[in-house]
Amino acid sequence: MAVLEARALTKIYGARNGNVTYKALENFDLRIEAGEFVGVMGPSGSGKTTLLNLLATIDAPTSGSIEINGTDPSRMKNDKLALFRRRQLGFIFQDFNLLDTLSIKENIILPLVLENISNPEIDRRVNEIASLLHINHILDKRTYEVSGGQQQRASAARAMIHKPAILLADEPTGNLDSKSATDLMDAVKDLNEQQKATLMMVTHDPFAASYCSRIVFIKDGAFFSEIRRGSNRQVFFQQILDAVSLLGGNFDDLSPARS
Ligand SMILES: Nc1ncnc2c1ncn2[C@@H]1O[C@H](COP(=O)(O)OP(=O)(O)OP(=O)(O)O)[C@@H](O)[C@H]1O
Repeated sequence: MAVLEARALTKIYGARNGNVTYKALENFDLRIEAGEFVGVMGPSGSGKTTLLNLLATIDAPTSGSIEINGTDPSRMKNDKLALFRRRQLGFIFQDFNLLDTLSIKENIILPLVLENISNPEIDRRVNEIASLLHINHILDKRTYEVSGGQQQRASAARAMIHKPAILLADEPTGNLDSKSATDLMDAVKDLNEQQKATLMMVTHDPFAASYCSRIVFIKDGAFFSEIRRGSNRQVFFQQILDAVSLLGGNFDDLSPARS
């Protein structure tokens, strides 16, 4: 079953109010099945953020359509769209985006508090996800008392606790050292395999990408190629490096030493 289906997505910036227009995405198709972990890679300026913003319903396509769990969010009015985004989507950002006035637990449960879920059920879910992500011992701490890696695992917990249709991650390892990046990707892999989370991750990092089940490469706003992972992550890592060098362009943060 497709959780996300984007058809012929095109995004032209500046089309409405300026003479100068820029086609950041052209006729881009993407289908993500339930339980998949899809990576999106491409050189700087290739349209990855544009694609993510469209799928996240933060921006609207110039043409083309998106369906998430069978619903087209572009047809929704603002209030319904905000609710749709809150319930159906989970987000992990490069810079964690946790609120530093709240504890780690309070951050994680935010999506549930907004939904009026009972306290025992909230506790059950937070304990379940915190043990999966190995952050039980820091639940009462503030964000500034824990490491960047722990903060990012907390933001993964917050992104998943309401069981969204799809979790969208934007460069989640971008601000992490290699040990924390490994811990995060192991945790995300557990979310994918044990909680059957469906994920899409934009990344420049071939190491992080090697955890995906499939990688879609994008160039100049268009689909370029796709590779699928076999059973061996190390082999997939090498295939990713080969695909990246074939793609050309400017890739930040290539880190072949980590595999
Ligand atoms: N709001 C905007 N108005 C005009 N052009 C834009 C806008 N946002 C992005 N662009 C252009 O669209 C193209 C794609 O940008 P996008 O940010 O999607 O690329 P990216 O692949 O995410 O790049 P990076 O890896 O550097 O973040 C770029 O040429 C960019 O300059």
